[in-house]
Amino acid sequence: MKVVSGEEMKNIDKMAIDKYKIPGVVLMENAGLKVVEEICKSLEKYRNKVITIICGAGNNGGDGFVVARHLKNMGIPINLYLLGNPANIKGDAKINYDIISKLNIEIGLLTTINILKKFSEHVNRSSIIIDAIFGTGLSRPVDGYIKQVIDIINTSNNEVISIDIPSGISADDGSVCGGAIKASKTVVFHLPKYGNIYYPGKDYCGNVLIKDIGIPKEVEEQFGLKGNLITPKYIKNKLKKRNGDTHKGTYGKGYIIAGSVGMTGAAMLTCKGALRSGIGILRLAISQRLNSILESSLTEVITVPLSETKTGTFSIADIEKIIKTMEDSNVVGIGPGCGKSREIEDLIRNILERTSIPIVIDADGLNALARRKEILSEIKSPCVMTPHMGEMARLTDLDIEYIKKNKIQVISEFAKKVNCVVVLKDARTMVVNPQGQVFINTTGNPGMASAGSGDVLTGIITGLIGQGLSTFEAAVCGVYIHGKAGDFAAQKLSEYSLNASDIVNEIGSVFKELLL
Ligand SMILES: NC(=O)C1=CN([C@@H]2O[C@H](COP(=O)(O)OP(=O)(O)OC[C@H]3O[C@@H](n4cnc5c(N)ncnc54)[C@H](O)[C@@H]3O)[C@@H](O)[C@H]2O)[C@@H](O)CC1
Ligand SMILES: [K+]
Repeated sequence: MKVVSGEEMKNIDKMAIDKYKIPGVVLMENAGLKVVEEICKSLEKYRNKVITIICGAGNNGGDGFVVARHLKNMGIPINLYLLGNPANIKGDAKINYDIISKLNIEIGLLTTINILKKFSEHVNRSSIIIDAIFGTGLSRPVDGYIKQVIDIINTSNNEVISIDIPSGISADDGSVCGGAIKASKTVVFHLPKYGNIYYPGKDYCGNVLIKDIGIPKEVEEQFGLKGNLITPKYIKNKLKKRNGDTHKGTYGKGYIIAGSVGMTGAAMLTCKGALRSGIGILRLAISQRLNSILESSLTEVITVPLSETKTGTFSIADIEKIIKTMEDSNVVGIGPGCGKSREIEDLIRNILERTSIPIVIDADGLNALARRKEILSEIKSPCVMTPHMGEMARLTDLDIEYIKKNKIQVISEFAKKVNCVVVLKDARTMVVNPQGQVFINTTGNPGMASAGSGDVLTGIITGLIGQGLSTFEAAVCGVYIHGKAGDFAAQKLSEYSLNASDIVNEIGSVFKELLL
């Protein structure tokens, strides 16, 4: 499913109206009716049926007028408020405002401070509040009087249904612009907006319900929209049921370079992530001192013990052994827990110069690239990089705040420049390919923000590439599976108690569900 910015949605609406000749007022009517449907579902549980609707002067407010008219027709008692100047209401919203004005409905003008007391009483005496103040047209931070209105709604403890997006949330990045409505549910039209998906916007939306309002699918297809939500359907399409007539070689040979003294767990978790994702054969290059630990704990892995530096990190001295033992692999995963040293940088440079095997680079692998940026242009392999915000900042020399504000642009430019698939790990992890396609993941939870979680993801993506998925497909499937496994683990243990090993333990349940 596509995800759009406010501007993209406006263009889709405009094309549906101008080129496909669907009158805007029809779309608005459909939008209002979809909200009424949701109100009716909620209203069943209240004895007091009074509903308060607050409309802005734009088209979001227009949707609110449609809702008011239908509720009135249904005999449901309403309070209707306009937060804005009636003289500013135009187009389809004006048509609906004019209809409302002819009906026996009182419209409270929320333009003077005196009315706030009455408004507050109405809000507190209502069952449900309908937020039709601002939608995708929010153009500046809310302040002063409007903020007071939002605060009254938020402190009322009522059920709040937002139309399209909670008023005050940016449709483009989910940020709170001065203040925002905290909704119980949000009825979203046609496609989710980034603000319905990204945090903190998502937390303000409550339950997100995406509703068709009659815009033909082919309209959006004409815009080359870059944003996609990762859906189970996409993942199911990529994961094939296994044929009976196969052997371990069918499912790939992976090669992991991870861990160092003090970071044994990183190697372990990466390997377990790959094994649970179905890789046929897995080798682990590991420093000599750690070999016996890993041999005893990773029963299924073939270890390649290597010489090490004084501090127990990989040494460049054994580069030929690495290249030789790596040769027949069809995927390499490098970086988790490798430590920061000049030798790691040299090791990565050598590997990237001399191999064209698909490679997943994470953690200290990325830190090495950030310190030696000239290596970035030498990557010959199909490659996935899995930075978190801090690593992304180091790789691009941009500050984290700037990246957060311009996520899609920054990652897309970087992915194109280095010709790699980039997985930006965040509360909403995003996968971008050099062609600029963006896939946003919605599985996962805050319990996964703990040490080792990223190592498991590197393992999963490595495991999937080993089994024949492209780097992009493996990254998209990998982030979904990883998040879903985290969600299953959190259901069992709580977000507080979730550890990276618990994610590993739930990978199997995710595959079971996907392959049903
Ligand atoms: N034909 C269409 O375009 C359709 C639009 N729809 C609705 O229309 C919405 C978008 O409508 P609009 O583009 O008119 O925009 P909005 O209704 O979201 O808001 C625009 C109005 O709010 C004012 N405004 C923006 N930020 C403000 C702030 N911080 N403080 C005070 N005033 C502020 C603007 O000056 C303008 O008057 C969608 O979210 C959706 O709910 C739906 O009815 C479906 C059809
Ligand atoms: K709204």
